[in-house]
Order: sequence, then C-alpha cells, then structure tokens
Amino acid sequence: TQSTRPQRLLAAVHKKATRGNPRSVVKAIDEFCNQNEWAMNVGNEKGSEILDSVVSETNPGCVLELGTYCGYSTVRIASLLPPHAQLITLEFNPDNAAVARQVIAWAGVAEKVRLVEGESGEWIPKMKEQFGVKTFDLVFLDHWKNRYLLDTKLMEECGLLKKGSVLLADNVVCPGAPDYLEYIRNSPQYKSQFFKSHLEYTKAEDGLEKSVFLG
Ligand SMILES: O=C(NC/C=C/[C@H]1O[C@@H](n2cnc3cncnc32)[C@H](O)[C@@H]1O)c1cc([N+](=O)[O-])cc(O)c1O
Ligand SMILES: [Mg+2]
Repeated sequence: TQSTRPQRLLAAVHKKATRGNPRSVVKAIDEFCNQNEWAMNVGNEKGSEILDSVVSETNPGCVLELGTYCGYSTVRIASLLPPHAQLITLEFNPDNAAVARQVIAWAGVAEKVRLVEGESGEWIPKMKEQFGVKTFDLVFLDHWKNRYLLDTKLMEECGLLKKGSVLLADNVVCPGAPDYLEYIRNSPQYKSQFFKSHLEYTKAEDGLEKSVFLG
C-alpha cells in the first residue's frame, strides 16, 4: 500500500537522524522538507529565530502544544525544556499521532512529552483533572487555524492561563488566523507582538504572534 507523507518523513528520520539526538531529528526533517516533500512543520527559520528563542526566554515548566502533526516542533520545544518540565501535545489524527510518537521517541525526549490523542476542544477542559495542570507557562498554537480563537477562549474559561502565560501562534499570516489576531491584538488582557518571518521551506511571507496574558 502507498505510504503517507508523515510515514515518509518518519523514514527519513530513522535513516538520517541519530537516535537520542533531538537536533539531528530536527535537521533530518528540515532536509526532507527542503529536498523531498514540503510538510507543515514550523521549520528551521521560524523555529530557530522565533520558537526556540521564545521557549528559552520563557523557560517554561508546563507547555501545551496544539497540533502535534509529526512532532517536529514537539522535539524542538522538548529539547529546550529545563529538567522536570513537561510538554503536553494534542493531536487528534491517529496516523499523525502514531508517527509523532516515533519521532519523539527517536529524538530521546519522550520522558518530557505527553502526547494526547484527542481533540483540543474536548481535552483542554480536562487538563486540570487528567494531568494535574494548574496553568500553562507557554502555549504553542499550530493546529487548524480556525480553532486558534476558540481554544484560546476555552483556555481562558478553564483558568489555564495565569499572569505572564505566553501564547505563541504559528501562521498568523499564511494560512492566517484573522479572527484570532483581531481578538488578541484588541484584548486588554494580552500584550501582543508580531514576529515577521517566512512560511516554512518557502519565500512566502508568514510570522508568529506572541501574546502575554496579563491576568
Ligand atoms: O494547516 C496548517 N496546520 C494545521 C495543523 C493540523 C495538525 O493538527 C491536528 N489538529 C488540528 N486541529 C486539532 C485539534 N485538536 C487536536 N489536533 C488537531 C491535525 O490533525 C494536524 O495534524 C498549516 C498549514 C500551512 N500551510 O502553508 O498551508 C502551514 C503551516 O505551518 C500550518 O501549520
Ligand atoms: Mg504551522
């Protein structure tokens, strides 16, 4: 049977990356996407210039990622977390989740990551009771763009954000998340900043929006 793109991406990781070395896994996926097949990973330009630096400066103890896909940004984030920090990542497509689990395991970061196979709308309200989460220090939004606003409001309602919590949203230019941007940039409860960049593996314009919850 025909393989899927995530399966071919995983094969490239097994072939080119060193087990236990997260940076080599990130490099193998970026090479695959530059040389073989485009895939919707945050990529190395946005990843190194924006995602990595926001993670490092936030130094988060508890992180939520919405939209694991193949686990590329999961591995980037997990490799920068301080000891005992935890990353919960939500992915509702079982095939993508299966690939992501193997990418995360190959990178050697599985003990820092809890991949939940499920839908953000269903699982965000369960974070406290199921995983003992109080609040998230950092949330990386990279799932369906029409869910960014819905899930942000849901996190507010569930008391999952505290003063200083950071929301980092990918693709606010391409494909775009206009309702999210409109809300977050006009809300007195957030201080937002746009980081201009390019769509992964292309020259198209894109960027990330970093928003600090003011409580
Ligand atoms: O569409 C994009 N990303 C959507 C990502 C979607 C991934 O998150 C999961 N998901 C979705 N809602 C979910 C809710 N709950 C759990 N998983 C969920 C989907 O099963 C998929 O694995 C995208 C598109 C482009 N692009 O150039 O077209 C570029 C990018 O960087 C992108 O991130
Ligand atoms: Mg994205």
